[in-house]
Amino acid sequence: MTILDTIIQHKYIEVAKRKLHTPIEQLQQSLLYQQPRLSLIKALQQPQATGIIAEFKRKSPSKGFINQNADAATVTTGYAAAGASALSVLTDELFFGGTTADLLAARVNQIPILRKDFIVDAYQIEEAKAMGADVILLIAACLTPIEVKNLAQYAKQIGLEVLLELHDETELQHVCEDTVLVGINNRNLKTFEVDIAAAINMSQLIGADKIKIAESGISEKATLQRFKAAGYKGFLIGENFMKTNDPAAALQSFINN
Ligand SMILES: O=C(O)c1ccccc1NCC(=O)[C@H](O)[C@H](O)COP(=O)(O)O
Repeated sequence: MTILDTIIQHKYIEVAKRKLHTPIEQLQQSLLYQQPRLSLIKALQQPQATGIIAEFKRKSPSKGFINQNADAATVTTGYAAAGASALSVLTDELFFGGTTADLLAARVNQIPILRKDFIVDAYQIEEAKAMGADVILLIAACLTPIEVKNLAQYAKQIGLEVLLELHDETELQHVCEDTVLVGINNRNLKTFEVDIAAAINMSQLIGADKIKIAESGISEKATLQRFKAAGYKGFLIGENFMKTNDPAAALQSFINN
Protein backbone atom coordinates (compact mmCIF):
# COMPACT_ATOMS: atom_id res chain seq x y z
CA MET A 1 0.00 0.00 0.00
CA THR A 2 1.38 3.46 -0.93
CA ILE A 3 1.11 6.61 1.22
CA LEU A 4 -1.41 7.90 -1.34
CA ASP A 5 -3.61 4.85 -0.61
CA THR A 6 -3.31 5.59 3.12
CA ILE A 7 -4.23 9.26 2.58
CA ILE A 8 -7.31 8.29 0.57
CA GLN A 9 -8.36 5.62 3.06
CA HIS A 10 -8.11 8.19 5.83
CA LYS A 11 -9.99 10.77 3.75
CA TYR A 12 -13.10 8.56 3.49
CA ILE A 13 -13.10 8.13 7.28
CA GLU A 14 -12.62 11.82 8.11
CA VAL A 15 -15.24 12.95 5.58
CA ALA A 16 -17.77 10.47 7.01
CA LYS A 17 -17.13 11.92 10.50
CA ARG A 18 -17.47 15.52 9.34
CA LYS A 19 -20.72 14.71 7.52
CA LEU A 20 -22.20 13.52 10.80
CA HIS A 21 -20.97 16.60 12.63
CA THR A 22 -21.91 19.28 10.05
CA PRO A 23 -24.77 18.61 7.63
CA ILE A 24 -24.45 20.02 4.08
CA GLU A 25 -27.36 22.41 4.76
CA GLN A 26 -25.31 24.04 7.51
CA LEU A 27 -22.32 24.51 5.17
CA GLN A 28 -24.64 26.11 2.64
CA GLN A 29 -25.82 28.67 5.17
CA SER A 30 -22.33 30.03 5.85
CA LEU A 31 -21.66 33.64 4.85
CA LEU A 32 -18.74 32.74 2.58
CA TYR A 33 -20.83 30.13 0.77
CA GLN A 34 -23.09 32.93 -0.49
CA GLN A 35 -20.24 35.11 -1.82
CA PRO A 36 -19.37 35.37 -5.55
CA ARG A 37 -16.31 33.40 -6.76
CA LEU A 38 -13.11 34.45 -8.49
CA SER A 39 -12.08 32.67 -11.69
CA LEU A 40 -8.69 30.97 -11.99
CA ILE A 41 -9.41 30.42 -15.68
CA LYS A 42 -9.71 34.18 -16.20
CA ALA A 43 -6.77 35.00 -13.90
CA LEU A 44 -4.42 32.78 -15.91
CA GLN A 45 -5.56 34.35 -19.17
CA GLN A 46 -4.63 37.89 -18.15
CA PRO A 47 -1.81 39.07 -20.46
CA GLN A 48 0.36 40.33 -17.59
CA ALA A 49 -0.25 37.38 -15.26
CA THR A 50 2.78 35.68 -13.70
CA GLY A 51 0.72 32.49 -13.79
CA ILE A 52 2.19 31.49 -10.44
CA ILE A 53 -0.17 29.66 -8.11
CA ALA A 54 1.70 30.07 -4.83
CA GLU A 55 1.07 27.31 -2.33
CA PHE A 56 0.77 27.48 1.45
CA LYS A 57 2.18 24.14 2.63
CA ARG A 58 3.51 23.36 6.13
CA LYS A 59 4.66 19.78 5.59
CA SER A 60 4.34 16.95 3.10
CA PRO A 61 4.69 13.18 3.04
CA SER A 62 7.71 13.43 0.74
CA LYS A 63 9.61 16.20 2.55
CA GLY A 64 8.37 16.09 6.15
CA PHE A 65 8.28 19.48 7.88
CA ILE A 66 8.78 22.43 5.53
CA ASN A 67 7.55 25.45 7.52
CA GLN A 68 5.52 24.17 10.43
CA ASN A 69 4.75 27.47 12.15
CA ALA A 70 4.03 29.62 9.10
CA ASP A 71 1.01 31.93 9.37
CA ALA A 72 -1.45 31.56 6.49
CA ALA A 73 -2.68 35.18 6.47
CA THR A 74 0.87 36.62 6.51
CA VAL A 75 2.25 34.29 3.85
CA THR A 76 -0.71 34.48 1.46
CA THR A 77 -1.12 38.27 1.63
CA GLY A 78 2.62 38.46 0.93
CA TYR A 79 2.21 36.08 -2.01
CA ALA A 80 -0.62 38.20 -3.45
CA ALA A 81 1.36 41.43 -3.04
CA ALA A 82 4.41 39.84 -4.69
CA GLY A 83 2.43 38.99 -7.83
CA ALA A 84 0.95 35.51 -7.44
CA SER A 85 -1.92 34.97 -9.89
CA ALA A 86 -3.63 32.64 -7.43
CA LEU A 87 -3.15 30.80 -4.15
CA SER A 88 -3.20 27.12 -3.27
CA VAL A 89 -3.93 26.24 0.35
CA LEU A 90 -3.55 22.74 1.74
CA THR A 91 -6.44 21.81 4.04
CA ASP A 92 -5.39 18.24 4.81
CA GLU A 93 -4.36 18.19 8.46
CA LEU A 94 -2.81 14.80 9.10
CA PHE A 95 -0.40 14.54 6.18
CA PHE A 96 0.17 18.22 5.25
CA GLY A 97 -0.46 20.13 8.49
CA GLY A 98 -3.12 22.25 6.78
CA THR A 99 -6.45 23.42 8.21
CA THR A 100 -9.74 24.97 7.19
CA ALA A 101 -8.62 27.99 9.22
CA ASP A 102 -5.65 28.43 6.86
CA LEU A 103 -7.96 28.74 3.87
CA LEU A 104 -10.32 31.05 5.74
CA ALA A 105 -7.32 33.23 6.65
CA ALA A 106 -6.14 33.27 3.02
CA ARG A 107 -9.59 34.47 1.93
CA VAL A 108 -8.66 38.06 2.82
CA ASN A 109 -6.96 38.08 -0.60
CA GLN A 110 -8.71 39.05 -3.82
CA ILE A 111 -7.09 36.42 -6.03
CA PRO A 112 -8.47 32.93 -6.74
CA ILE A 113 -7.85 30.23 -4.12
CA LEU A 114 -7.49 26.51 -4.80
CA ARG A 115 -8.53 24.20 -1.98
CA LYS A 116 -5.67 21.68 -2.12
CA ASP A 117 -6.94 18.43 -0.67
CA PHE A 118 -7.83 14.89 -1.68
CA ILE A 119 -11.44 15.10 -2.81
CA VAL A 120 -13.33 11.83 -2.87
CA ASP A 121 -16.85 13.04 -2.05
CA ALA A 122 -19.14 15.91 -3.14
CA TYR A 123 -19.40 16.90 0.55
CA GLN A 124 -15.80 18.19 0.36
CA ILE A 125 -16.80 20.42 -2.58
CA GLU A 126 -19.54 21.95 -0.44
CA GLU A 127 -16.95 22.43 2.33
CA ALA A 128 -14.61 24.11 -0.15
CA LYS A 129 -17.33 26.59 -1.08
CA ALA A 130 -18.20 27.24 2.57
CA MET A 131 -14.57 28.03 3.39
CA GLY A 132 -14.34 30.52 0.52
CA ALA A 133 -12.37 28.52 -2.07
CA ASP A 134 -12.83 29.27 -5.76
CA VAL A 135 -11.32 26.09 -7.21
CA ILE A 136 -11.19 22.45 -6.16
CA LEU A 137 -8.61 19.83 -7.07
CA LEU A 138 -9.51 16.43 -8.49
CA ILE A 139 -6.59 14.01 -8.66
CA ALA A 140 -6.80 11.34 -11.37
CA ALA A 141 -4.60 8.98 -9.33
CA CYS A 142 -7.30 8.88 -6.62
CA LEU A 143 -10.48 8.76 -8.72
CA THR A 144 -12.05 6.88 -11.62
CA PRO A 145 -12.94 8.83 -14.80
CA ILE A 146 -16.63 8.62 -13.92
CA GLU A 147 -15.97 9.94 -10.41
CA VAL A 148 -14.07 12.88 -11.92
CA LYS A 149 -16.93 13.56 -14.32
CA ASN A 150 -19.55 13.53 -11.54
CA LEU A 151 -17.50 15.58 -9.06
CA ALA A 152 -16.50 18.11 -11.73
CA GLN A 153 -20.12 18.51 -12.78
CA TYR A 154 -21.14 18.98 -9.13
CA ALA A 155 -18.48 21.66 -8.57
CA LYS A 156 -19.49 23.51 -11.72
CA GLN A 157 -23.13 23.46 -10.69
CA ILE A 158 -22.34 25.20 -7.40
CA GLY A 159 -20.06 27.75 -9.09
CA LEU A 160 -16.58 26.36 -8.38
CA GLU A 161 -13.88 25.73 -10.96
CA VAL A 162 -12.04 22.43 -11.15
CA LEU A 163 -8.36 21.67 -11.55
CA LEU A 164 -7.91 18.10 -12.78
CA GLU A 165 -4.48 16.74 -11.92
CA LEU A 166 -2.81 14.12 -14.12
CA HIS A 167 0.67 12.67 -14.01
CA ASP A 168 1.01 10.62 -17.19
CA GLU A 169 -0.76 9.56 -20.37
CA THR A 170 -2.50 6.61 -18.66
CA GLU A 171 -4.70 9.19 -16.92
CA LEU A 172 -5.82 11.10 -20.01
CA GLN A 173 -9.22 9.40 -19.98
CA HIS A 174 -10.03 11.38 -16.82
CA VAL A 175 -10.21 14.63 -18.82
CA CYS A 176 -13.82 15.69 -19.44
CA GLU A 177 -15.88 18.68 -20.54
CA ASP A 178 -16.02 20.23 -17.06
CA THR A 179 -12.27 20.01 -16.46
CA VAL A 180 -10.99 23.08 -18.27
CA LEU A 181 -7.98 23.48 -16.00
CA VAL A 182 -5.64 20.50 -16.40
CA GLY A 183 -2.59 20.21 -14.16
CA ILE A 184 0.32 17.92 -14.82
CA ASN A 185 2.01 16.95 -11.60
CA ASN A 186 5.74 16.40 -12.06
CA ARG A 187 5.63 14.47 -8.77
CA ASN A 188 4.59 10.86 -9.05
CA LEU A 189 2.27 10.61 -6.05
CA LYS A 190 2.96 6.88 -5.67
CA THR A 191 6.75 7.06 -5.61
CA PHE A 192 7.26 10.81 -4.83
CA GLU A 193 9.80 10.96 -7.64
CA VAL A 194 9.85 14.44 -9.23
CA ASP A 195 10.77 14.86 -12.89
CA ILE A 196 9.90 18.01 -14.85
CA ALA A 197 9.88 15.88 -17.99
CA ALA A 198 6.37 14.78 -16.94
CA ALA A 199 4.81 18.18 -17.74
CA ILE A 200 7.00 18.68 -20.81
CA ASN A 201 6.05 15.28 -22.25
CA MET A 202 2.35 15.67 -21.50
CA SER A 203 2.00 19.17 -22.95
CA GLN A 204 1.22 17.98 -26.50
CA LEU A 205 -1.35 15.47 -25.28
CA ILE A 206 -3.68 18.00 -23.66
CA GLY A 207 -6.27 19.61 -25.96
CA ALA A 208 -5.89 23.24 -27.03
CA ASP A 209 -9.26 23.97 -25.37
CA LYS A 210 -7.70 23.30 -21.93
CA ILE A 211 -5.64 25.59 -19.71
CA LYS A 212 -2.49 23.76 -18.66
CA ILE A 213 -0.84 24.08 -15.27
CA ALA A 214 2.58 22.62 -14.42
CA GLU A 215 2.78 21.39 -10.83
CA SER A 216 5.56 20.52 -8.37
CA GLY A 217 9.32 20.59 -8.33
CA ILE A 218 9.65 24.11 -9.78
CA SER A 219 12.57 25.95 -8.19
CA GLU A 220 14.12 27.79 -11.13
CA LYS A 221 12.81 30.49 -13.44
CA ALA A 222 14.33 28.61 -16.39
CA THR A 223 12.08 25.64 -15.64
CA LEU A 224 9.03 27.90 -15.60
CA GLN A 225 10.12 29.39 -18.95
CA ARG A 226 10.40 25.88 -20.42
CA PHE A 227 6.87 25.10 -19.29
CA LYS A 228 5.64 28.43 -20.68
CA ALA A 229 7.21 27.63 -24.05
CA ALA A 230 5.43 24.26 -23.94
CA GLY A 231 2.07 26.06 -23.59
CA TYR A 232 1.59 26.13 -19.82
CA LYS A 233 -0.28 29.12 -18.39
CA GLY A 234 -0.12 28.19 -14.69
CA PHE A 235 2.73 27.10 -12.41
CA LEU A 236 1.96 25.60 -9.00
CA ILE A 237 4.87 26.19 -6.63
CA GLY A 238 4.97 25.32 -2.94
CA GLU A 239 8.10 24.02 -1.30
CA ASN A 240 10.54 26.34 -3.09
CA PHE A 241 8.92 29.34 -1.35
CA MET A 242 7.68 27.70 1.86
CA LYS A 243 11.09 26.29 2.81
CA THR A 244 12.42 29.84 3.32
CA ASN A 245 11.90 32.13 6.33
CA ASP A 246 9.99 34.56 4.13
CA PRO A 247 7.99 32.73 1.42
CA ALA A 248 6.60 35.97 -0.07
CA ALA A 249 10.10 37.46 -0.43
CA ALA A 250 11.21 34.20 -2.08
CA LEU A 251 8.34 34.53 -4.57
CA GLN A 252 9.23 38.18 -5.20
CA SER A 253 12.85 37.34 -5.95
CA PHE A 254 11.78 34.37 -8.14
CA ILE A 255 9.62 36.76 -10.21
CA ASN A 256 12.33 39.44 -10.41
CA ASN A 257 15.07 37.05 -11.55
O1 LIG B 1 4.19 16.92 -1.77
C1 LIG B 1 4.03 15.72 -1.45
O2 LIG B 1 4.86 15.06 -0.80
C2 LIG B 1 2.77 15.00 -1.83
C3 LIG B 1 2.60 13.68 -1.47
C4 LIG B 1 1.44 13.00 -1.78
C5 LIG B 1 0.44 13.63 -2.48
C6 LIG B 1 0.59 14.96 -2.86
C7 LIG B 1 1.75 15.64 -2.54
N1 LIG B 1 1.93 16.95 -2.88
C8 LIG B 1 0.94 17.77 -3.45
C9 LIG B 1 1.54 18.54 -4.55
O3 LIG B 1 1.41 18.10 -5.64
C10 LIG B 1 2.32 19.79 -4.24
O4 LIG B 1 1.98 20.28 -2.99
C11 LIG B 1 2.22 20.93 -5.24
O5 LIG B 1 2.16 20.53 -6.56
C12 LIG B 1 3.44 21.86 -5.04
O6 LIG B 1 4.62 21.12 -5.22
P1 LIG B 1 6.03 21.66 -4.72
O7 LIG B 1 6.27 22.96 -5.41
O8 LIG B 1 7.01 20.62 -5.15
O9 LIG B 1 5.93 21.84 -3.25
